[in-house]
Amino acid sequence: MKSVTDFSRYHSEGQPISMVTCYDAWSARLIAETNVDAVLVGDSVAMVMHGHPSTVHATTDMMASHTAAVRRGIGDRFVTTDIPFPEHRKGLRGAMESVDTIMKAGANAVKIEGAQGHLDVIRHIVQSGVPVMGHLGLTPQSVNLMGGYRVQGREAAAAQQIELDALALQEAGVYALVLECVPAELAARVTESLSIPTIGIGSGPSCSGQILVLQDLLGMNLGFKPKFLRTYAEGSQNIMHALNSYNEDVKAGSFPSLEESFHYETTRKH
Ligand SMILES: Nc1nc(=O)c2c([nH]1)NC[C@@H]1CN(c3ccc(C(=O)N[C@@H](CCC(=O)O)C(=O)O)cc3)CN21
Ligand SMILES: CC(C)C(=O)C(=O)O
Ligand SMILES: [Mg+2]
Repeated sequence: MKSVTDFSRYHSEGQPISMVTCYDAWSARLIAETNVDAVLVGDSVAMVMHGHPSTVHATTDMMASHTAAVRRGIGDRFVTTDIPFPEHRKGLRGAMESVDTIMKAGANAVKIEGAQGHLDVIRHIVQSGVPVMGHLGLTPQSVNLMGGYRVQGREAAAAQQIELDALALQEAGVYALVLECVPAELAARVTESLSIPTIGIGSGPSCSGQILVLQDLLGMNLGFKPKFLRTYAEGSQNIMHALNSYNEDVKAGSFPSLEESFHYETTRKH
């Protein structure tokens, strides 16, 4: 995908949308060679790449730095970047400063968690010419309020609030909506009720698209295996095996070989 209009086009054509997170130029170059539709510079970067205990530790400068790196590697593919906690709760001016920094770093759009209390901010950002993606259900920036990473919307009242928030976000102008860790039946109902596409993570097969954290799907995130995750590679095992092989070769003196060394021009012929 190259533009925000591709989201509505895929959706109207009934074509599922595949997204992954991307934090750096190296993985961006790899993703750009694949058929994955679009990337998210997620604030999960604070946990996955910086080792913080939650996404609350992401900052606008952190998101901008990773967005710029992704842009250098991803070509013209569509990039959405998370607005980090609590920029969208600082009023229009505070929110716009974060949006400004992130868009100038190279994003095509921003994603904002939640709806209640900042629908006006989301509407203002869209009216400013910046596509906004919504995010409901498990909103990790609220981990301290939720008391952990739990499925959201299991009770009738919570499910109804998510359905109402989804409609309010669509009304505010979001181009797509992430549904994170809600029951599959609720995700299906929300998807059915909207004209914009839903992008699911841990929310079942009825969403209009799916997103996973790149390191999770590559099996590179040691010990992280929630129910919703399917791993498509043995990333950690492969990497650790390669590193141990390298270590062995160095200790055995078998790396580097003479062929992997530079020589005087005269000796190269012999
Ligand atoms: N690397 C990474 N991947 C993610 O998907 C991710 C992050 N980090 N950080 C922010 C949030 C946290 N996420 C999580 C973390 C744990 C569960 C989890 O353990 N879920 C339980 C279900 C618990 C319940 O039943 O309520 C599971 O078994 O899947 C879910 C989402 C998703 N997000
Ligand atoms: C998992 C996606 C939806 C996200 O918000 C992130 O990676 O930060
Ligand atoms: Mg996020």
